[in-house]
Amino acid sequence: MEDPEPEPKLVLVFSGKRKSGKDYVTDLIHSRLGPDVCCILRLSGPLKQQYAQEHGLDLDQLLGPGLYKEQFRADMILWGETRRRHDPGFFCRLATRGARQPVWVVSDARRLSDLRWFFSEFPRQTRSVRVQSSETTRTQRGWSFTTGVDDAESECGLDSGVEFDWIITNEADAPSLEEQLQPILKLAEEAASSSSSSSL
Ligand SMILES: Nc1ncnc2c1ncn2[C@@H]1O[C@H](COP(=O)(O)OP(=O)(O)OP(=O)(O)O)[C@@H](O)[C@H]1O
Ligand SMILES: C[C@@](O)(CCOP(=O)(O)O)CC(=O)O
Repeated sequence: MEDPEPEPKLVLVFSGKRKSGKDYVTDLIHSRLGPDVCCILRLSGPLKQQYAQEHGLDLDQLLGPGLYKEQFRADMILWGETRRRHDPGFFCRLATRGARQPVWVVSDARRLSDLRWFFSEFPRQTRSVRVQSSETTRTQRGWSFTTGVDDAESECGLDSGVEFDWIITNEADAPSLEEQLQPILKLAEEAASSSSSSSL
């Protein structure tokens, strides 16, 4: 029989609006902690994989930061919501399958059901982090308001009702990301080096 999968010691669940810099910030954490300690899990990963396959699309471009994915975003949201309606944890389970590092960084929570799934599966280990940027900065990074996307649950589902453990302001005139991420990196290093998986 296969060994049961080890539980993570820390699960950092990130959310933020389009072009707030979720990938940028989580990539920075990953590069600081290294691939043995930390993995990045994208809830949109299995969604995009399946969607690309069914629609004959370029998965690498769907996963990247460019404009390509934006032409499919509204339809991908609806497509994913059909699956979530039957099983809200569907993409969370797929995205976490096989993850073995002690620190999991989930880069793209969007809905209360995503957060609830992690808090219910890993109540002691889960922490929530919001990445925020002004609309001006997001626009400079390529964002423009799209009806049906920016006013829908995918973008607004965590606007209220959550007390985030940390809020990271990803702006040129904010304290550096290095500085803002210090407490998170410290907790991650402690969690990774602790011998017990049962407490942080
Ligand atoms: N602090 C930063 N310094 C320089 N470039 C940044 C910074 N934050 C984000 N960017 C750039 O802005 C763009 C959007 O960032 P990113 O892809 O991380 O956002 P996101 O929140 O993951 O967006 P989306 O959900 O729309 O894909 C990327 O090209 C990224 O490299
Ligand atoms: C379809 C969707 O997963 C796209 C996410 O794309 P991205 O994380 O912004 O690259 C958004 C959603 O699930 O609501």
